[in-house]
Amino acid sequence: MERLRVQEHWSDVFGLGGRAELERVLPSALPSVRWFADKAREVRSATVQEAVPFAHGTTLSYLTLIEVRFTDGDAKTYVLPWSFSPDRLPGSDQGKGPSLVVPVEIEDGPVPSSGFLYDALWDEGFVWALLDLIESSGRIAAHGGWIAGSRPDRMEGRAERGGGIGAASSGKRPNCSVMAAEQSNSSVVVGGQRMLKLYRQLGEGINPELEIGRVLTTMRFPHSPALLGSMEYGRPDREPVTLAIVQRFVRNQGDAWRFSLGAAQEFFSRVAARGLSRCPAQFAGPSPLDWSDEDCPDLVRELIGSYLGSAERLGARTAELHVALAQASANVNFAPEPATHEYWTMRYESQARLTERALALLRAQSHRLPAAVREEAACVANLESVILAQFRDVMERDPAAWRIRCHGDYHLGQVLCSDGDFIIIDFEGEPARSLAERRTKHPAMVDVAGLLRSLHYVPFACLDRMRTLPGASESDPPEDREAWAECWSGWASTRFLKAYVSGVARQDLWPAEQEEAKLLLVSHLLEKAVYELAYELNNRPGWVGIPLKGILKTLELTRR
Ligand SMILES: Nc1ncnc2c1ncn2[C@@H]1O[C@H](COP(=O)(O)OP(=O)(O)O)[C@@H](O)[C@H]1O
Ligand SMILES: O=P(O)(O)O[C@H]1O[C@H](CO)[C@@H](O[C@H]2O[C@H](CO)[C@@H](O)[C@H](O)[C@H]2O)[C@H](O)[C@H]1O
Repeated sequence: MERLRVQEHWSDVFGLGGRAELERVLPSALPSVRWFADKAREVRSATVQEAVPFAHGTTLSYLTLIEVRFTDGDAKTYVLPWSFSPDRLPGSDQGKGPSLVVPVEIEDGPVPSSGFLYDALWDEGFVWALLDLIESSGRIAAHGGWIAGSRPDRMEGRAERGGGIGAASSGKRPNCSVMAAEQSNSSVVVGGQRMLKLYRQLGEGINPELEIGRVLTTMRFPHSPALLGSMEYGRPDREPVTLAIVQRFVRNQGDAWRFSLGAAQEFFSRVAARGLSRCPAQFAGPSPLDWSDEDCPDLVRELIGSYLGSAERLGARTAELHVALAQASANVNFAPEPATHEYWTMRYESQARLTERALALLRAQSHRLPAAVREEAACVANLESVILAQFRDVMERDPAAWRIRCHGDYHLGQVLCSDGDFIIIDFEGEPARSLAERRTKHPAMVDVAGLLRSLHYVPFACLDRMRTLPGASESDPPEDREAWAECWSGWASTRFLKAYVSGVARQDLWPAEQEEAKLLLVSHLLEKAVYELAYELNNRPGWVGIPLKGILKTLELTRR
């Protein structure tokens, strides 16, 4: 890691005269951190747009907004908070610690010395400074605007139990711990009660997670974490930009993705323990549109076990979420709107762009794919016109549907298992899309398709894990494993969908006509699977087979 050289004091790099030094080292430092979402692009420059001091104790931290430019495409703004330590980094004694650390050499200070600038989320003093700003609805002046905290629960919604966000008045402050599972953003758990989430990439305007969190908290929706506060960057005559939120920490036993993988593994173990190798045709999962599970063979019920009930509960919770979002109709950004021909045309254009990009990527990478998926890859690569025809069909038929605010990035990893129930988190939408796109209203089927695709991923990801786990012999997957995988996912999907459709029945969120439901579901499932194809090609080529199968299986539904 390159060293920063400063003349007198480490904070010189945040002054207008000293920023060039920080801007020099950032292009090589950024690609190594988890939340930096542009690792595949070449960074041309990183410019400090804002460096806002946060005083705490006898020291300062700085919240910087960095505009990153690339050799191609649009620039992005990232959020980087900094603290300084002359010696030890927080967390280093437990083998943890900040992933962004820049060594600093202080050349002409009273005594030449050195130290480190590091990600200030690891500095409890800084975290409390943020929480105090939010708690007090305070404001700090910045170069081009201001940073302001606010607490929605003061104005509306549920009153908080057990003190404020920062509990500043109570004297003793609980511990802060940075979440190990850093993803697109970074979160700190405060005293096991609250969670501060700092967004790493800034867009123009409010983050949907804050917008949806406010609405669900006001209506006391019980299956998502309560929003406790937020911090925004304001500029004259511009929409405030969300920097961070505070939400209630949900005590949980892991996410529904892990839980479902465990259930699928048990299913495969039961199949193996009974010596079942071939999966009889009548065990194959039904079409996701035949949501009567009366035909589910008893043996399949036994093999899948209690997960069928879990899928049903998840369907019911998803329906409750959509009903709540549709009911927030007094808010113009949430009021349901009918899908017009213009809407379907806009959707088609976006689906066509997505498909062209994903299939071009597939063709370009086909020689590098695992041998086992090459045949399916070649088949899908030739299906562009068939896929586009499916999307075009929806545009031309112009089906009636209500558009509402949705989760937008709904999959099993966005659901926490909490004491036998499910809590839905991360309402940010797909991070790769613009904030305006993520705030667009869609038919609720967008989220349903996301979850159904996730239920299809589970048994295949499980098989992949069982193949690669050391000592896998005990739970060796059965011969006919792909058919068993489809059996698990088909019946779990049926249970999920049945509960979902009955949960939204009175809200008009699901098409009454079976043919229309089928047309829309196929198109939504297909779009999600095409998105996943591009995602896997870019991130996990070993899993490309799962969305490839998803695309082929979905197209097959159109022939039934
Ligand atoms: N309110 C919460 N309570 C408990 N854990 C949470 C909460 N929100 C998120 N998490 C945990 O943090 C992880 C990352 O959160 P998420 O909101 O998905 O972040 P990102 O936007 O970075 O993807 C989740 O997978 C979950 O384990
Ligand atoms: O990081 P995000 O939660 O925003 O979502 C991205 O990564 C997900 C993987 O972590 C990816 O989801 C895909 O894989 C999941 C299993 O790992 C599976 O449950 C989902 O159904 C599947 O889409 C998601 O697509 C991507 O946007």
